Amino acid sequence: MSFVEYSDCIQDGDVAIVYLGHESMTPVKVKRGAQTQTRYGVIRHSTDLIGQRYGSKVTCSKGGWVYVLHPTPELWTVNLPHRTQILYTTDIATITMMLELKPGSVVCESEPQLLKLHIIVSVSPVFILPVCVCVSGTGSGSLSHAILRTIAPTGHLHTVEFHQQRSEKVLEEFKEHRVDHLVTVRNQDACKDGFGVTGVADAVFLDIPSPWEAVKHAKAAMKKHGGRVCSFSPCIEQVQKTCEAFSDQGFEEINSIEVLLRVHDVRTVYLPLPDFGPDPSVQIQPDSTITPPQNHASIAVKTTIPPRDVQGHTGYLTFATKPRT
Ligand SMILES: C[S@@+](CC[C@H](N)C(=O)[O-])C[C@H]1O[C@@H](n2cnc3c(N)ncnc32)[C@H](O)[C@@H]1O
Repeated sequence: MSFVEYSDCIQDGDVAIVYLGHESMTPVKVKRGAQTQTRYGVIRHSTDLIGQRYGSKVTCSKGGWVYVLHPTPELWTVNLPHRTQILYTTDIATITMMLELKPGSVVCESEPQLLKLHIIVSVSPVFILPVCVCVSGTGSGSLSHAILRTIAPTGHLHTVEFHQQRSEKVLEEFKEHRVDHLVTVRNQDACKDGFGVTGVADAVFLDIPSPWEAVKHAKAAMKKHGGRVCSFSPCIEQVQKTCEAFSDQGFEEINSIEVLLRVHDVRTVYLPLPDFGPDPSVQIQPDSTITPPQNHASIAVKTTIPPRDVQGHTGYLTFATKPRT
């Protein structure tokens, strides 16, 4: 098992996701001889997990069952131990695309006004290039796992976290998830000391309280031929300062967007059938017994209703391009 490669069967040392229900999952470190307690009873790792196929239904000691899933960055995001606020998949998907991290050619266009998102995507045949990404701060590693899966097998992630225990814990997790060969974790202040690399990054991502202080270091870390940068901030005042810093440092195509998820409700609605009157092509005999049209006939139609208000502000994503120098 690795977060960047799929394996068929569960092995000793893997991290598996035990799925108990839609709202209930838990990551489990598989260890020969170990047991995991669930509300459906005990799972014995040696007999119930090791050697079973990922996706199998496993019966627990009380007779209830669970599914055992292969880990993915998306499942990790909803199951990881929180040490900080984290980024979720809606923002992560947009960041991955807008930073052009996917192997192959991805062309993105977004409108320059805040809060509007219009993206045109075209994908050319896939080829794999070495990609180098810098991130600060690492936090709980939610975004990092998605980046690692995207840039594997030839890319590299340089991630900076100034909180020592957080940087140690995330490195431990990268090792357990067998992605540590793709990532360098640095315990330093990105605003004072930068990313520890110069002229190597294709993309830089900032998720820190004062990103504007790290913009000059982001520029220094990026390749001479340019690249993409993104900063995540919950408050609009942070966005304004960051945009100014990008502009001062010569970045172009500066755009801020907010990505909101709208879950549509499926409803059955009844639409009235229009009454166009009698059909003029049909000759009605005076003594005919044709039934007159129903005035209030209607048909049932399935439709979706968007929510009136969309809650769930996470933050603004500000993207910019470093031009070739
Ligand atoms: C909100 S969390 C990042 C969450 C991360 N994007 C994720 O998805 O899990 C912000 C992290 O940045 C770190 N941080 C704040 N300022 C920093 C700085 N100047 N240099 C490095 N790390 C910093 C904090 O310690 C914290 O762990």
